[in-house]
Amino acid sequence: MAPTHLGGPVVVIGTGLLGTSIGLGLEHRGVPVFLEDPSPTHQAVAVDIGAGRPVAELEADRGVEPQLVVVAAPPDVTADVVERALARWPRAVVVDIASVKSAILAELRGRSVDLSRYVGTHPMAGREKSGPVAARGELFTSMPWVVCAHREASDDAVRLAKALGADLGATVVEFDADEHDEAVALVSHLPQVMSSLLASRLQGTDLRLLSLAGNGLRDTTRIAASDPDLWIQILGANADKLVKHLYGVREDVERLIGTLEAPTAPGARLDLAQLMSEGNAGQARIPGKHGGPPQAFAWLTVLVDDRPGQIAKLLTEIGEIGVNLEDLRLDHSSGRNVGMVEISVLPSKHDDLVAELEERGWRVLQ
Ligand SMILES: NC(=O)C1=CN([C@@H]2O[C@H](COP(=O)(O)OP(=O)(O)OC[C@H]3O[C@@H](n4cnc5c(N)ncnc54)[C@H](O)[C@@H]3O)[C@@H](O)[C@H]2O)C=CC1
Ligand SMILES: O=C(O)C(=O)Cc1ccc(O)cc1
Repeated sequence: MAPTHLGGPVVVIGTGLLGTSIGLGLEHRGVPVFLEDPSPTHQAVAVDIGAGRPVAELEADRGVEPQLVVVAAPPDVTADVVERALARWPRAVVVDIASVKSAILAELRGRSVDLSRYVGTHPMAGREKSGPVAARGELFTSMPWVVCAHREASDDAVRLAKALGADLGATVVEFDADEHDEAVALVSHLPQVMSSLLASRLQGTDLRLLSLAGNGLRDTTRIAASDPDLWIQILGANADKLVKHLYGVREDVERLIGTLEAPTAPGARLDLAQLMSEGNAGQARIPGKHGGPPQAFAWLTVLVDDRPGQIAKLLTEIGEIGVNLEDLRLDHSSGRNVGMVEISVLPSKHDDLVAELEERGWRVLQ
């Protein structure tokens, strides 16, 4: 079947981080977007940064219905907002993007709504920030976008739901709602609670101890900065699936405590080696950035003078060299006026990039 592209108009209800990012991405592709949010400030900011026009402008055009309505509201109110959108635009397809899927589908099944025009979806991309100011039109590029086709959904509705993800540059994957919730309990909700539990240990600690923090702590606690209002809704709606993983974590933590309470006992070192190698084995199973097989990227570090424009210059030159960046981290060497830009690239590009950068006068550490 030929891929569908959206022609619009598309209405986005909820102009926070995700809704505004969707609006920006679609407008960038030339799809007309109309926005609505109960917060006049969020709506105005989304309009101001170019994510679309107020929905009142669409409604002023009598008889014009959106092709697609995207509900990007918090999970708790998503079913209500979907129900209202289906009634308000009786020919439009309505999708939501909430992080949990079974509870919302079950809520909608309990109401008399036209489920043939509804499809649940979930972009597996976001940030630890919320609100329209944090929005990015390219947020979804190459990230998975789950489409949960259910038995009542029409082919047309499923086609438009997939077109939304594809038009935003995401990789569309199909899961049923229950399978989706099973998956996100492991790959999204467990990481969130582990990160929050870890970061909560840092409260009230001596700042002198924290001054030694390196990337290990930053990597493992980044998402602990996520919005509590959103996450209490997500965790509450998928509690039964998440708690099964936490039983496993509890068992492993109890085992580890037992080992560390007697670290010289026979077998203790073997237990620790096993813990580490089990972690290595799990980590190696995480797919590459584009959903492909696990891929080890090669890292290099470039030292840049702490002056405005240096990082932009470096990135421009890497673009000129023709190497695609897979990941980028910035760090400062404390006490010295030097920044460290850590770059990951495909291993096959590493040596050439190092040579080219050195030739252009950059100081590269490998
Ligand atoms: N934050 C993330 O990284 C991701 C979030 N999601 C899902 O996207 C949805 C939106 O999340 P964010 O954009 O992060 O949150 P956000 O807090 O940035 O934005 C939510 C927006 O919904 C509005 N809103 C509140 N009540 C509403 C209602 N009754 N009707 C319409 N709009 C309402 C708020 O005013 C706000 O502008 C959630 O369902 C979340 O589960 C999905 C993938 C990633
Ligand atoms: O910031 C990150 O790395 C995330 O993974 C964000 C995120 C948050 C909630 C979702 O439902 C999906 C993705």
